[in-house]
Amino acid sequence: MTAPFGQRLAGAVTARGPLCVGIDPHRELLLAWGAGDDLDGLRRFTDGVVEALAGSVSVLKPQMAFYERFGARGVAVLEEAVGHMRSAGALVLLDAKRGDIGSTMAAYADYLHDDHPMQVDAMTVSPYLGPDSLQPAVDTARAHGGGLFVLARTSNPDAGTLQHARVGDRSVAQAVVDTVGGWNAETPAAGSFGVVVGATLRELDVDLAGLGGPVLAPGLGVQGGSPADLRRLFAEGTVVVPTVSRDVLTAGPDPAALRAAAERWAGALAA
Ligand SMILES: O=c1ccn([C@@H]2O[C@H](COP(=O)(O)O)[C@@H](O)[C@H]2O)c(=O)[nH]1
Repeated sequence: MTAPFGQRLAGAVTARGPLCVGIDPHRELLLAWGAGDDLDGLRRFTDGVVEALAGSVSVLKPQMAFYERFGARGVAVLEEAVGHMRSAGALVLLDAKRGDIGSTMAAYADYLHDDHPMQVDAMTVSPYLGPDSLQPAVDTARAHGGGLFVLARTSNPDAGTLQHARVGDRSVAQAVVDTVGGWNAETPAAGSFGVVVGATLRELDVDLAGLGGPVLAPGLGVQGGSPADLRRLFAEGTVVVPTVSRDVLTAGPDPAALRAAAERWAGALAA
């Protein structure tokens, strides 16, 4: 039986540090790597990142959109790479931001199932259809030791347009955080259910005290967020998983340069 994601994440962070590196094969990056904006380039890029980083960072976060660009064969490239990431000891967080009515959500959540050909450790999900719509994913995560990161306060500049809207006496974002906190109620020390909160926020406008799970913090580097922003935004004791994609990936394709870029971020985050 696989240990719950929250425990596995805590172990990985202790052993390897909190940094998550995103695998985002943007067209521009494929070309900059001399890899070509095609299936072969996608494979070379992905394998290059995995070879350089899967043995040292705690979490790798492939961005599904860049694989789906190439159709089923692009997804097959990712499927093969996910196996390599996991056997090298990295946790895999699939960034696909899925969300649908519960019966369909159950099928998306199969990414966390032991029998899935591309089983991952955790995935990002969208709460826009309401908390009940995500319940099947919570159930699958619990049954298979998986984790979920729910979009709460995203890093894009206009995110507040919807996330600041009021539902009763709370913002939508706070309602999301509170819902996720409820899922962690039985395992508050290392919950398997987290939220996404951008490192780009001017101020932390959600209360994370009752979350009991990890915070995935994108928006570092190219989007403007910095390690200092993380320290400013998140109280001591919050389990923050900072994630960086382009700012590390531009260092490739040289594996040593990729590792050095990840180590620079890890060092800056630890400072
Ligand atoms: O609020 C969010 C949620 C997800 N993302 C994703 O993270 C990476 C960020 O890439 P960078 O190159 O480090 O900017 C990307 O895959 C986004 O889709 C986010 O940025 N903000």
